[in-house]
Amino acid sequence: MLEQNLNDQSLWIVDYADIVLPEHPTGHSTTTSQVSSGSQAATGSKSMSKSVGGHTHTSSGSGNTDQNMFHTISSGKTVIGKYKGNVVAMKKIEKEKLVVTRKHLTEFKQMRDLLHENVNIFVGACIYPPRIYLITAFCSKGSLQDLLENDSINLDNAFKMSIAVDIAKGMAFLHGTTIASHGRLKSSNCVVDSRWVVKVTDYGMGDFKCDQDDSAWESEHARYTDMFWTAPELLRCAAQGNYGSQKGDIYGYGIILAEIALRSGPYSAQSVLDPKGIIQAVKFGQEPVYRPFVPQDNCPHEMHRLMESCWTELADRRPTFDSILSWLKKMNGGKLMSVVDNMFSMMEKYASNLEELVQERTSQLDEEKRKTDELLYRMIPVFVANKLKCGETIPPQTFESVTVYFSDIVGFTKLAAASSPLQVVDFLNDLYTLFDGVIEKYDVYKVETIGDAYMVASGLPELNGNRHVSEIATMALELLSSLKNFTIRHIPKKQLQLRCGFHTGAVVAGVVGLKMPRYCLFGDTVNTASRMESSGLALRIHVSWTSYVLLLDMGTFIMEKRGEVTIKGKGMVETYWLHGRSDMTFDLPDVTLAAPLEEHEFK
Ligand SMILES: Nc1nc2c(ncn2[C@@H]2O[C@H](COP(=O)(O)OP(=O)(O)OP(=O)(O)O)[C@@H](O)[C@H]2O)c(=O)[nH]1
Ligand SMILES: [Mg+2]
Repeated sequence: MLEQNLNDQSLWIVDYADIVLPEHPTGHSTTTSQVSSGSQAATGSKSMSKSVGGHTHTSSGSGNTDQNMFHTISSGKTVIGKYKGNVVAMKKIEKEKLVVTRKHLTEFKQMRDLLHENVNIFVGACIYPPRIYLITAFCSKGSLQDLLENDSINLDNAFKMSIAVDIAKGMAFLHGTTIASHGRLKSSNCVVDSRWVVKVTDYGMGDFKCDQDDSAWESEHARYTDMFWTAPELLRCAAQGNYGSQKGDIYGYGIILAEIALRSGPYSAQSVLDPKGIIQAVKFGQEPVYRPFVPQDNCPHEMHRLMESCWTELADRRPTFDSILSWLKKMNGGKLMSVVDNMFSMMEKYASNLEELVQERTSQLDEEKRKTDELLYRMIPVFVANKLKCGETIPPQTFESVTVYFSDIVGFTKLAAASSPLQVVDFLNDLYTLFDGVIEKYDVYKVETIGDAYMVASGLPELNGNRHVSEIATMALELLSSLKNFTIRHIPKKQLQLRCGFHTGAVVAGVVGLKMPRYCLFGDTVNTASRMESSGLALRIHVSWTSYVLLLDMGTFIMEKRGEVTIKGKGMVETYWLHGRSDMTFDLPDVTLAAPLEEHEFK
């Protein structure tokens, strides 16, 4: 069975002719059989333009489309192609001839069997010289090295922690497989997919990769720079070759942690030595050992300790990836968050913050709306206000029977002349505040105040049968009674001389004006009601005959005939004084305190 599996090359062999390379810079889309597009890889020169150790590097790995992908990998021995509809990274193996051995077959099988979120998928291999390629899934955001050097990407501590977690998870998995160690763990061999998941790549296939043409290195500088992640014991022992060791991987991981903290090559801050000098210093291994310098400010103290423990000189003292994961978990408040988890939690936080914000803003808006509505409803009736808000017009409406009340202050003109404007405003404000408090208890609608005149109606805008007259009558009694507790601030000893009158009849109500619309009442009833007030006496309630008849029916109101009074435009009419109610619980002001007739102005 195993034998059959090993020999089933269809599982991993890739025909180079089946790979489509993205648009060539000259504009031709080509298959590999005719291209020079793989030529960079074919020549196999390892570019020195990478920034390992603080030097520039030209590959950029974000936001790739098929069109520009070819240009995104301009370093190393990797090119991009499309295989069976998927974008793949094709790593050139520098060999002139290749004999596929049983060991290679075993390696291919190992590679195909691996499945972990943080381990890049192995797709297969092209094995016919000179086109020998190892093919892996393409991760669109480039290598970790690309990511760290891209200044336009903001990496906060949580993000950095997630990168460290992703790599450690992938490596812990690899160490538990038959592949056992990576051998070339470095930031260019950690790639970032479109969902920001970091995956280790270029692992395994140690035998297949070995004995490559070493002349491919563009320069000595590049060759030594590539060794920054190699543990000192491996530098000293060339025989470890492409397999590396688990403790060697931990060393490489420590160097990656330094890169993450620095966001640049591991030795970028140590410019005294060139890459060759750095490798020699690391290889030397004497105390104090030569390692990347990471300023304390660049990362949390615990992370510092972790990287130092990873690159400890004595390999046996280095932690395992499992213990690194527990370490990271502790540092992260008991959670192992991957970049994706982190982003989700950030998005969730953001979303719930947004929800809270929206809720807060909505309730602020509701509150403001409530306040403006309240203000509006004080100025015009609710139903009128609502119609006006909807842009509807309000046709005038006839009310067959309503009671209209007027009051004013006898001697107001004199009083106002003897007071400062501010005192008058204070006085009227106090008075109307008192009145507004009283009328709230009744089914009445305050129409308006004009100077010292106060106008109230009942039976509109909502009909209330015949109740309007008793509502107004009782309200008038209570308004009069409220004067007993009222003092004019600047003349406290003076009795306020309120004169009230009301009349019942038909009115037309309508909204007038566009700029400051007002709900107004029109008709003879309004005039008569006003005359009832202006022909009345201070501290008394003057009632028309129509209102009197209705009140009489109710039986509780105490009234007295005043006699015949001349009302302008009406001639002689019979009117009444309202003195109280049989069930009245409040006292009225003493009428002997009323202003003498000569102080009255009659209209
Ligand atoms: N976007 C993207 N870029 C990749 C991928 N794999 C490799 N690369 C890029 O190709 C560059 C060169 O990769 P390689 O040819 O493997 O060279 P290397 O990683 O420096 O060295 P070795 O793997 O040790 O040979 C990397 O630095 C990345 O920028 C991938 O899956 N996606
Ligand atoms: Mg690589």
